[in-house]
Amino acid sequence: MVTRMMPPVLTLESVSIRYGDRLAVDGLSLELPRGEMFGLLGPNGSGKSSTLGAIAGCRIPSSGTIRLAGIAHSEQPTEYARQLGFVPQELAIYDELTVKQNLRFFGDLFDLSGLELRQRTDHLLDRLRLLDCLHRPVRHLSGGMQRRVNLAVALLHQPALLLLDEPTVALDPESRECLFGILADLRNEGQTVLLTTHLLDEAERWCDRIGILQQGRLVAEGSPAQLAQQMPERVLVASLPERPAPWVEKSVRHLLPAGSHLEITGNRVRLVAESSGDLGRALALLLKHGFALDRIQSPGLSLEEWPAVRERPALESASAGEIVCDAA
Ligand SMILES: Nc1ncnc2c1ncn2[C@@H]1O[C@H](COP(=O)(O)OP(=O)(O)OP(=O)(O)O)[C@@H](O)[C@H]1O
Repeated sequence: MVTRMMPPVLTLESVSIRYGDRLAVDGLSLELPRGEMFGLLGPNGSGKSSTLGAIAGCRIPSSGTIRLAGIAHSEQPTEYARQLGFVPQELAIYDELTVKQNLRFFGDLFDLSGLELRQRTDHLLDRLRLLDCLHRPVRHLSGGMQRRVNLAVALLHQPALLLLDEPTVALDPESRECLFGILADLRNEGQTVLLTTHLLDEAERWCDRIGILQQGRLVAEGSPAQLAQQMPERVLVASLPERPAPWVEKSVRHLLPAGSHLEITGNRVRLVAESSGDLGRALALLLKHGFALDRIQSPGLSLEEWPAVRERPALESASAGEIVCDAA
């Protein structure tokens, strides 16, 4: 539920962050409207944490401006902090305290007390599926629950922006699903969410908009559908009902077009080529050599492959499903 007519909750204008000579973030501009879930993606070292640190007010950008609900951190740091709920990568709660004690402690920091604190706590415990563990020390909870307690703490003071740094790292698939389900519910109620991840699949599934950072620069930005349209179809994933004999696999690898590569993990095959034409030729080769492929998909590129595409704008592009099998 994105309300585009309202002023943006978060605005970054030409933000750069330096560590000595190293330019970690290079002229980043971004606007987040109310009720949007935005995923900032990028491989390790691309500048995600530096960006989040600056938005959280922990790091002063070398240049550019950041405004949260119209407020600049440098002008009104306390009011800025009130607009922000931050869930860092490392847990930022007291693991020897119970869930309830943590919520009380952090509620105090935001001058919440009495009936207001109780109502807010009850609401969050219910929404974040934490009612059963109210009196348990945080250290006795599962990783997923601990992450949800940290989320409850960040939401206590009803911030305009919820900021999460790699919220699903080290979580099992069920806990990831649960956490993103909660974030999606919050977003549907108007909460603005900005999170970092290095998992494209995760961002594509849950985020309204995605920004891809490469070496500190925003190289792509848009809805998952818009980003998919910008990606030439050079990758193909399929499953193998049975693995071909090692000698067949080896000889096929030798025959693949230059720049193509084939990964086989368990019964999953992933084929990456330099162009859609090469992808078609490589696919034809696999079929000719008896690879029985099931459920062929063309899922787009992974983050690691994205810069290679950006650097080769002249690459052939093809629409989804356009895979030509005419090679001999
Ligand atoms: N305190 C620091 N001093 C010097 N260089 C730093 C510092 N923090 C980060 N960097 C450098 O800045 C660049 C961006 O780092 P940053 O941690 O923001 O990236 P990231 O995308 O969050 O990476 P990761 O996913 O590994 O956390 C990297 O080259 C990193 O080595």
